[in-house]
Amino acid sequence: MAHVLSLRVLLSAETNKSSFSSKSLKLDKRTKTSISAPRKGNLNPSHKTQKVNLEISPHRAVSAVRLMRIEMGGAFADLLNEKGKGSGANEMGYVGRTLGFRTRDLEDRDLRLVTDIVGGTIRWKRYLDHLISSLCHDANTFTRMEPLLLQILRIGFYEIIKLEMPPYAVVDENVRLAKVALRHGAGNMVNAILRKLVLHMENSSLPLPKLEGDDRTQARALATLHSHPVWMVRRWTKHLGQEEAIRLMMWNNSDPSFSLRANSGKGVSRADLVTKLDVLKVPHELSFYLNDFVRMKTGLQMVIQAGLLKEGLCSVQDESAGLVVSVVDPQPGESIVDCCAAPGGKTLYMASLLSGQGMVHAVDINEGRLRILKETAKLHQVDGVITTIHADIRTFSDNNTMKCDRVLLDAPCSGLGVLSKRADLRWNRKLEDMEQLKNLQDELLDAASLLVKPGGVLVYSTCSIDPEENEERIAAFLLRHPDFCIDPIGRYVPPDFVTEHGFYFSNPVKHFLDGAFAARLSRAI
Ligand SMILES: C[S@@+](CC[C@H](N)C(=O)[O-])C[C@H]1O[C@@H](n2cnc3c(N)ncnc32)[C@H](O)[C@@H]1O
Repeated sequence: MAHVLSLRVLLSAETNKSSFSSKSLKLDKRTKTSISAPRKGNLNPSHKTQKVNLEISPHRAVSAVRLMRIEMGGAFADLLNEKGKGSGANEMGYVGRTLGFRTRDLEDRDLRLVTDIVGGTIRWKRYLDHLISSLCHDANTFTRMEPLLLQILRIGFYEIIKLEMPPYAVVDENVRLAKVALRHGAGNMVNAILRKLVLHMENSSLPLPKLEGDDRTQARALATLHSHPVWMVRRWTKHLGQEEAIRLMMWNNSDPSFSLRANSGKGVSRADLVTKLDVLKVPHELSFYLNDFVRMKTGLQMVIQAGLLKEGLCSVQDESAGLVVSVVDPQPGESIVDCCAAPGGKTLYMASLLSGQGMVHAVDINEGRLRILKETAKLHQVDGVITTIHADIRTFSDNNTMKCDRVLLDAPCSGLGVLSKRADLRWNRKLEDMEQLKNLQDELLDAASLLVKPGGVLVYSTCSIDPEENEERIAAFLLRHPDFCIDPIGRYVPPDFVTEHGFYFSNPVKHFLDGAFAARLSRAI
């Protein structure tokens, strides 16, 4: 189970630096329904028998229930599935409990569709809801729509507009799902609204906002057209300009690609990994930037099912995160503190570069995630050079005289650089979070700096593209700590990633990687 967990957390945490707060999925009124105990009156009583309904397409039933779970319960918007626990097989149980019937089991193709539909429907939620509400009979119909009905409509709209599935088949299938899972009238409503959509599609007359008017109006239009929160659009338009902001949103809405890191700590070379991928017929290409990394657009399910992660042969790690480790540049024999280490993506990579000599002290406030790090370190055979410390780095550094060669602070952040992988993050993140995060980042930087020995190096990194969490934090830190100065990172990463101030920045739009930032600071001797 450890590998499943670690994989989930690796993806979500490596990509989601949101762990500064508990998952605060704010529910609107429409979502306050239990999904495991469906409401009486909502469902046809005959469904309580949990029969297998062969007429309902499994991927739609599972997608609808998974979307309900994510929106109501804050479940992960998993980009991955694995057969077994927490996966498709298990999800049929949720379908049974929520809808009152099961469908036939999911095949691999269904599972891929579920991943696609769930991820896409979440990403495109604002856009889809705009269209659904525009095509409803009146405004109240949309605002009062029951949660499951709304999910079924979102799925239908997504399938027709974005997946370009044959429209009338989509209408029929979703109508059937609404009738069986809810009631006859719900099916009629799905039928009417989806048919209106098909007509608009045929006449190229989708009721979408035009990009015109003042800045605010344009931001709202862009937010709908590219399905992002308005505050993000306004922020990016201000920082990047409208054209670049649009490109960024298009990237966030595209299918994410993944990278694998061959686990050299266990003696697995990239060539070994490539051989395995060739056998599995998983299309891949070598990373341009990192020797141990391989990039892939599809086929992650096959890698998982073949057990490559479970056996510790490789890890899922974005190259943008790998390049942060290049900025740290760990050398055999050194002592390193990883201040916010769990679930361990960077710790494990740094440990694998120590060739068995030196130590990475992995500190994290979250005990569960730290446990995952420890288990993965064993699996990857780098546990000999990792010690885990369960602590708040702020109290740890206050009460400890430890001084190390290198200190990495991979800070909790907004995760605005990884929205392509974390489909739901854009809807969970609020503008107010930014202020809170900046204060936390300043405190953590102050704490981390206490652990750097004279002449040592402090690396601050985030998976955010927001200057307030990146350059501005460093500028403020340097004012508070004149004994530190910027060590330009040109020697450690390809020139393309070096900013004018000597920082590392991976720009999704330019590099086709997750967004990430790192500053390397040296402490005076
Ligand atoms: C961005 S994630 C780290 C990802 C990790 N570096 C990796 O590469 O897998 C941020 C981590 O900071 C931890 N964290 C947040 N506040 C902390 C604190 N005050 N002290 C130590 N760890 C903290 C969270 O528990 C979370 O695991």
